[in-house]
Formats: sequence, C-alpha cells, structure tokens
Amino acid sequence: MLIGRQLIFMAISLKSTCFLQLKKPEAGFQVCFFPKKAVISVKTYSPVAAIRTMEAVGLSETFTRLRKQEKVAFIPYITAGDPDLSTTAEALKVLDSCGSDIIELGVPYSDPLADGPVIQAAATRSLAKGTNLNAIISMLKEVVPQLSCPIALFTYYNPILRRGTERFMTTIRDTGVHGLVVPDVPLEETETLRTEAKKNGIELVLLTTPTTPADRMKAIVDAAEGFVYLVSSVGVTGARASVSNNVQALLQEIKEATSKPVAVGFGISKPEHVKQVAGWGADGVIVGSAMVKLLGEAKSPEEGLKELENFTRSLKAALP
Ligand SMILES: O=P(O)(O)OC[C@@H](O)[C@@H](O)c1c[nH]c2ccccc12
Repeated sequence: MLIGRQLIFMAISLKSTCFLQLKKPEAGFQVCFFPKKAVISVKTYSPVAAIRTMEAVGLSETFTRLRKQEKVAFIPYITAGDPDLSTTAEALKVLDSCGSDIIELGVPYSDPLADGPVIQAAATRSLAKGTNLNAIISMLKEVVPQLSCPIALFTYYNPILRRGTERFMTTIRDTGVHGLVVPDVPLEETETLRTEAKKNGIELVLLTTPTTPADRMKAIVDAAEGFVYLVSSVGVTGARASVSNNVQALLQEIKEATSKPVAVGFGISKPEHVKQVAGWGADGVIVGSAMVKLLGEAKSPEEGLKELENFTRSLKAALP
C-alpha cells in the first residue's frame, strides 16, 4: 500500500496485537500503535512538520476537528515573560490542560499600538525583566513538545524585520509554533510574510475589523490562513462590559464570504460574553486582557496560575 511519499507498510494483525513494518520510517512518518485495539493509525508528515516532536495539529486542522464535534475553539492570549518566562511556561501548560484549543502567545513590544493599558503594562513589565525573542524561543523549544494544542505566536512586525522574515519563520517553525498573528502589517504588505510562512508550514492569521470595507474584508479572508480574526470593536485591546451586537452581523457577512473559521477577539472577558459570541456563530473566541491581568496582577506567580486555571475553566464551561 502506498501512502504519501515512500511509505510502504505491512501490517500483520496477530489476534489483538498489531505490528507495523516501516520500510522508510525516517522519511517523515509517524506510526501510532495501539496494541489492544487492532487499530493502525498512520500520520503523514511533510518534511517540515517532521522536525516537530509534539502531538498538536495546526490551526485549520484544529478547527476542522472542532467543527465535526460542533464545538467552538477557546483561544486564550497571554504575553510572554509576564511576570517571567518560567511562569509563562507554566501558564502555557495550565491553559493547555484546561482545554484551550489554540494559545495565542504575545511577544512583548515597546510600542504596542493596538494594545490597551493591560497588555501594554504586561509588555512593559516583561521587557523590563529582559524578555527577548531568543529567550521566548528557548522557552518554547522546551514547552511546545509538552502541549497538545497549537501555539499561534503574536508579534508586531518589528521583531520579524530585525531578524529577517526568512530566519524568523525558520526559527519559529523549529520551536513547533503553528500560527502567526502580526497586527501591524496591512494586507498589501503581507506577501513576503505569507510566502515565508507557507514555506515553513506556519499559518498566517489575518484580521478584519468593524470598519473594514466589504471588498477589503473579502480579500483578507481569501488570504487568511488558520482562521480569520474578527476584531469585535474599534479601538485597542482590553476587557469591555459587553460585546457589541454588531458582531453578529459582521460574523454573518464574513461567513457569506468564506468557509474559513472565524474567531472573535477584543473585549471578551466573561463567561457570558463567550457564550454570546459562540451563539452568534463564531468558530472561536479569543480572550486576552482578562487573562493577562490575572497573571500580571497576582500576588505571586503561583497565585496567578491558580487564578488563570479557575478563570479558564469558567470560560470553557460557557462554551458548547
Ligand atoms: O485583550 P482582549 O481585548 O481580550 O483582545 C484579544 C487580544 O488580547 C489578543 O488577540 C491581542 C493582543 N494584542 C493584540 C493586538 C491586536 C490584535 C489582537 C491582539
């Protein structure tokens, strides 16, 4: 039997035990082996993905799986290095184990023009601690293999520019990152980013806002990978008392233009918000500032992690 590239396998089922013989196991295939169930699962890898060691699948595939189960993705955002990188590592594990479907991890930046006071303050604290991209990368190399959900790295363009797009993409690919969100690059300027991201198996998420004109929104959703990020309201990030009713109509408009998954972010901070947005037909909900605040303002990292866990569980419980 021929699957993908050169894999030829022979399965011999002996009562309840399966044996697989791989002619070319080094060619980038993973074989899952279930001794008691006589089930053979063969996961094909592209050569790029073969570098990865963790189990998580990419962003689009995560949404495909969730859609089949009629579930809505829960996507928390935290800023790397606040209060410190070892707490971020623990926070990623906590968020993963509480059922997050994708985690958006922010690279702190000195001029975060789309961020409100909470994430700005988190970035400032993180930078003051000396957090930089190299340190984030080393942390991710250790932690990503322990996570079952994919990571979408969030960064303003400057750190990419400094490193060079090509090198940036190969570096994040090697850590096992699956997606990328860059809020300050307009669609017209994303070509190089998209090409390099694609080469490295990274899905580049694009954002649309309530003030994006219809034909521009269409161009954005056509080019978006992983998912479309619907910014719920104009302005900057930060918890709000309610989610704008306008989001329902915006979701409908986007869904008429694309079958790609759409996740809503900005201002979502309570279980009621999460429930409401899911009820309006979103494929995912993104919660940032409310998470960042818990971690950044806790009396100790341990307390912050505990609060993060409780909060994540309460938001998850509000989703179908
Ligand atoms: O913080 P909020 O309002 O919950 O929004 C999500 C958000 O934090 C995250 O996706 C994000 C953080 N910084 C951003 C800048 C632009 C767009 C999105 C973001």
